[in-house]
Amino acid sequence: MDVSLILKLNEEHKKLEQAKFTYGTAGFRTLASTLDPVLFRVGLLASLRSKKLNSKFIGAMITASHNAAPVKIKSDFPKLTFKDNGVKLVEPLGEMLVQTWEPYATKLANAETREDIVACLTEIIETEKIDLTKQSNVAVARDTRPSGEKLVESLKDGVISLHGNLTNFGVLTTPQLHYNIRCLNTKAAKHPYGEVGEEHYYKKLSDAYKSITRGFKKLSPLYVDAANGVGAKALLALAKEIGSEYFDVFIVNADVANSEKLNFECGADFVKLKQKAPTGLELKSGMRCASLDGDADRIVYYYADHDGKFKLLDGDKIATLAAGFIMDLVRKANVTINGQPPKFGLVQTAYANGSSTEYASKKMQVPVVFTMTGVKHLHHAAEEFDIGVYFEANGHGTVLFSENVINAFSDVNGKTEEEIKSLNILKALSIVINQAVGDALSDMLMVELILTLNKQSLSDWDEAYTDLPSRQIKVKVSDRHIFKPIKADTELLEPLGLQEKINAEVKKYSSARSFVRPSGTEDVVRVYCEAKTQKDVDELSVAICTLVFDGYGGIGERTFI
Ligand SMILES: CC(=O)N[C@H]1[C@@H](OP(=O)(O)O)O[C@H](CO)[C@@H](O)[C@@H]1O
Ligand SMILES: [Mg+2]
Repeated sequence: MDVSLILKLNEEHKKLEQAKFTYGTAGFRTLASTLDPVLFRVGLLASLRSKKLNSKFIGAMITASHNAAPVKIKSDFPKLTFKDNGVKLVEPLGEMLVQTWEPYATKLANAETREDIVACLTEIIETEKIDLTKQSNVAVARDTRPSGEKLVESLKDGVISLHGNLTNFGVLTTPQLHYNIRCLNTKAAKHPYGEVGEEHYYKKLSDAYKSITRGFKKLSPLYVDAANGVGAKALLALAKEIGSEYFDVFIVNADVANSEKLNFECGADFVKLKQKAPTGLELKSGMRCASLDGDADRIVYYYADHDGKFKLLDGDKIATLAAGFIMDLVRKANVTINGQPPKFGLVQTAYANGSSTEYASKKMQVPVVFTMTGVKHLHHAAEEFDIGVYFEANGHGTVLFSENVINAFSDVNGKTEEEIKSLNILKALSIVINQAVGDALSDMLMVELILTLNKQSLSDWDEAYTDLPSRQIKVKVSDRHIFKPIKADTELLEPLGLQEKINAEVKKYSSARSFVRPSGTEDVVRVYCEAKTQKDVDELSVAICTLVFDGYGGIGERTFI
């Protein structure tokens, strides 16, 4: 280890004494102005991770996803989200950083002195038995936040300190970086994932989409709210590649140059939480609409019914649509692995609407697994299946296909013409659907493909089941770390006694459910409630928020709904 080089470059990225950082649900996420030393250290860690994995490419994505810029505007929304940039690391096949390395990330980011940094690096090298003579390869991308450009430089110094190589992909969506990383690391594999680069990503998705929708009636235009983020640019390029004979799209909220507009009163998170159309999109009956988040890894659909009422098709609806369609094709094509039907499963979190779980498990007879919040948890659980569908209610998710099942899709031996047709659709789906990570653009094409083949409108799709009324509310408290969730986030172990109080409130309503957990990405506690009627949900939500606010250090306004 070239300690003198590390110490020299560290001088340019000094940490403020009081700053504390945690590698949470989605990596480090905090005020951009405090992130410079964190990025330097993440560069060091990414280099070590690459060396540990025989020089495989490790990705670093600089983004704060759905979080807005920290500007003071009338609404409460941006004031609650002062975490305006962040970074997360990507493993060689596009997964999130392996969990055993998260404590290293936190420890390194918090090291106070230069001696602490060296001691921490030495500890990681020794514990992980890292051969420092190995080359390290790190690739970085960022979303459209202006602070990102400088943070790339901080990361670069970290990588250089361990004599590593840094590839800078510039501005990309988060899933495009994951895609590139998977491509880079599978170049020499039996089944390379694809060619590195934005244009190849668009072409791969577009070719697969067109191969299946060719000859079908084109759907009416899709209005996409791009949250004034990187998704605007990417969707424009994707739509151009697909061509208007196949896909009509109108992109709104595409003002990437004004960073204070990013995710402000628009985007997938806003639409999901507020259950209304974003600013900048005048929703009328008959329109098909969708919203992306700031780094384009989430998507939700919506429309207005005949009475003009806002109707949301969230991640749960996307998951059940995909699961139903794929299961049907697997049956029609008679797909087997060693004589058995492929193992099929749906992965959800506690935020999934109870109706979706019931529909999937009872009506569709799909095994449903629950994990903690955060895609990394869902992704790993989905890998246990041959076909694992995973979605968070907020619209973040994908469908994973095992190597065995992908091989089975290509096995046309003894298959009828009808069966081969279904196999071809499955094959194309496995290409359209990003296997590295949940991807708003790829998920959008999956949905569009299914609706095209099924000849379904958004309201037809919505008919499968009716969501139970629900609310998700952010409560600001002085210290959210006192809330310790257990049982896949459905209960609280601490503060002692709070869970009993929540249970007592929930008991007052029929078919009700509520849970409280600290956010891993924002400085808030999230309260979720669900019940049979909107009135019940509203009452229950106020009761639970009041419990949290009054009993456990509530800050700011005491209005919850
Ligand atoms: C309720 C909710 O939507 N939580 C989101 C949010 O995490 P929190 O830990 O709840 O802040 O951001 C994560 C990263 O994008 C996402 O994986 C997760 O689902
Ligand atoms: Mg995101």
